[in-house]
This record gives sequence, structure tokens and C-alpha cells, in this order.
Amino acid sequence: MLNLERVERIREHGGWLERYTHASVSCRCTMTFSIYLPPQAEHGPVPAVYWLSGLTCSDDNFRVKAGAQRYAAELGLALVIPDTSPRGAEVPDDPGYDLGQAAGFYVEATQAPWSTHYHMHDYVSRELIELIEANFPVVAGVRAISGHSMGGHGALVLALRNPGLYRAASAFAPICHPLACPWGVKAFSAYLGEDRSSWRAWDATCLIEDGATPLPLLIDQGSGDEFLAEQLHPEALQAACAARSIPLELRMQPDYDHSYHFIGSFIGEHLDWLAGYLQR
Ligand SMILES: N[C@@H](CCC(=O)N[C@@H](CS)C(=O)NCC(=O)O)C(=O)O
Repeated sequence: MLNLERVERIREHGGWLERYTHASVSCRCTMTFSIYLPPQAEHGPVPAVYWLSGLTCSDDNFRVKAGAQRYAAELGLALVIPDTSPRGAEVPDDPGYDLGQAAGFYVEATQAPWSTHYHMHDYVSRELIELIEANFPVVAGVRAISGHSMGGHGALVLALRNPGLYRAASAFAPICHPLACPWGVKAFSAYLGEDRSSWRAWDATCLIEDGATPLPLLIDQGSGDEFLAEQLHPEALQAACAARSIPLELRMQPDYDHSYHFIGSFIGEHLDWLAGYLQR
């Protein structure tokens, strides 16, 4: 891929944690991502798990805080960790932490000034996959996706909007029903405009209600999460799945909060569960 530049390479758990920058066509700016290649990738291609992070994050948070690379090395999984938004001086931003840079919400923005750069759905679900599968030792077409909070919403929505693209999806404390929470209403008003009917295609609960093709889904939610009552609404997604008899493994984890301490406690179980769907 033109302009793909490795900017970091670190030995970790027998594999390599690498960081790259590249010129993104989708986002019309330079994008950064990290990839962890397990030891098995030195002998042949491995399946990939894509990880989408939450508000205020870059590709750095997950790779530093979750402890996922140890499990990925054991399971023979590549981890692909994109940034959470377009970046740079030319990219519009907002003073709030929940809109603009580091808050791309994995949608396709239709409204000015966001619509020039904010195309994280196309970036993650098409451009990044093409780039990864053309340049790294991963098995083409064998993918799963996971994420946290805004990134949990992203994982669920990308998987439900794109049947067959991912074999399974998991999430930690996802924003399950952005239409019904302050984070979602603020971001969708800006990126998608005031016509709320257009929002349904970017909301996991609405996608299920509107007939999306199901896939294996695992969600962990901490009962001590400070954002649970106002922002996350797992019960709405649970009800939508129940109405269509779609299996949803929603695990309430007593006392866990919204942080990477929670993610680190269960990321091994999530990767193990996802790996079960990535056998060839
Ligand atoms: N109160 C938080 C809200 C944002 C937040 O909790 N972000 C979560 C995702 S929604 C996160 O992963 N933060 C970065 C980290 O913990 O490393 C802040 O202002 O930083």
C-alpha cells in the first residue's frame, strides 16, 4: 500500500507489536494503527481480531492497558487496532471529549464540517481490511471484531451492517442504543443531521429491530460502570434480540467499572471466545 510506513516495532510475547501510518482515502488524512502479530505469524497467516476503542482513545490505550497481546500470542491471533477518528490540524474538532477527534463513532458523516473526513465506518470495514490483508500475514476473510464503549457500539454496528464480514463480534460496555443516550444524540446530530430516521442504521438495537442478519454476539457489562444507566442501555439490545429470538450472551459482571481494569479482566475470555469462530 502506498505510503504505508512502519513507525514502531516492539518484541512482545514472542511476537511483534507494530505501529504504522498511512494516507487514508476514506478519511482523507494520515491515519495511524497498531497491529500485534503473534509468534505463529512467522510460520504462516493467522486470523485477525479487530479492536475498536472508546472515547478519548487512540490506538495506544488498548495495546498498553488491556494485556491482550499475551492471549493473542497463545491463541495465534493478530490484533488490529485502529485509531478512533481521523486526526490532524486539517480535521475538524470539537472542544468536548465526546465529539470530533477521538470520537468518530464509526459512522459515515453526512453533515458539514464533519463529512469531509469522518468516514470511520468505511475506513475500518473496507480500507483497513484491504490494507491489512494485502500487507500482513493474516488469513484473508477470517476476521472477528471487538471493542469498548463507543468502540463496542462500533463493533456491533459494523458487524450487523456488514453480514459475513466478521464471523463473531464481542463488546465491553458498548453504547447499545445511541439514539437513546446523550453521547449518541450529540454525535449523531452532528455527524448525521437532525433527521433521526437516518440514525437507525447506526444503532445496534435499531439494526436488530429492523431485521439485521444476526451473528454470534458476546457482551460483558460491569454493574459498577459509571456510564451504565445514562449511556449504555444493554437492556434495549437484549429486548430487541429477545423479540427476534436472537441469542445474545450478555454477562453482567458484578462491581466492574468502565475502565481498562474491567477490559483487562475479561479480554482473555473474549479472545478465546472469538478464536472459537476463527478456525478455518
Ligand atoms: N470521563 C472520561 C470519559 C471517557 C472515557 O471513559 N473513555 C473511555 C472509553 S468511553 C476510555 O477508554 N478512556 C481511556 C482510557 O481509560 O485509557 C474522560 O473524560 O476521559
